[in-house]
Amino acid sequence: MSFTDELADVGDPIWDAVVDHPMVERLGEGTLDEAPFRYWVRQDYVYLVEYARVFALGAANAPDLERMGTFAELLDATINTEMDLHREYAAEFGISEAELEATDPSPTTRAYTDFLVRVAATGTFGDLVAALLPCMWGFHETAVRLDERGRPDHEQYAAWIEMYVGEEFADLAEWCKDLMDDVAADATAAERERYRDIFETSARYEYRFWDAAWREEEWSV
Ligand SMILES: Cc1ncc(CN)c(N)n1
Repeated sequence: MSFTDELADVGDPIWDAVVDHPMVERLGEGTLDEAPFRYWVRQDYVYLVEYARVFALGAANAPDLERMGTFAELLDATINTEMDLHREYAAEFGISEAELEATDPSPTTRAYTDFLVRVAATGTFGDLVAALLPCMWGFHETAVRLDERGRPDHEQYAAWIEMYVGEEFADLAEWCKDLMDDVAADATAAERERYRDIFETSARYEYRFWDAAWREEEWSV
């Protein structure tokens, strides 16, 4: 049994909860109000900036040139391709680039991205991979599960599923799982336990990120 097979026991119930959350369930059915989705699009833009920072830290901490190069490519792809696509996608919901840039992180976005960046900046390379894995694996799993229920009539929601179920994101999820397995193969039992905890925290934040959008969460004061 690989280490990521063990992590699947932690992740699976969380991905199940994600697809059963009303925000995601309605996205999959095409019945989701656009207001919480617009909120999600804006918060995800903020998230992607910090996510890119994790790739930069991954390149800085990578133990060999090959992995350093892959993290550098992911940084480039996120900043120069995924964020362009995100801006185009946001425009379809009437959200301008200026509005994306002016978005303040919600409490959950702040907490999740601070967690990711803290682990990436102060932890080991294995800690960083464990923190990143739910972002790649969880999104792909969510899209796969929604796709199994059938594509919605809503054009943009169907495009969301199509993007994350597609080959590029499937390959990214596999790459990150292989990387986790490689790192875990040389780790002590205590390190693997720590990777499991970090993975679980990130996966829980993935759920909270959808829930915050559903509630259009704001700071209380
Ligand atoms: C919150 C979140 N998690 C993961 C992904 C996939 N890159 C994303 N765009 N947003």
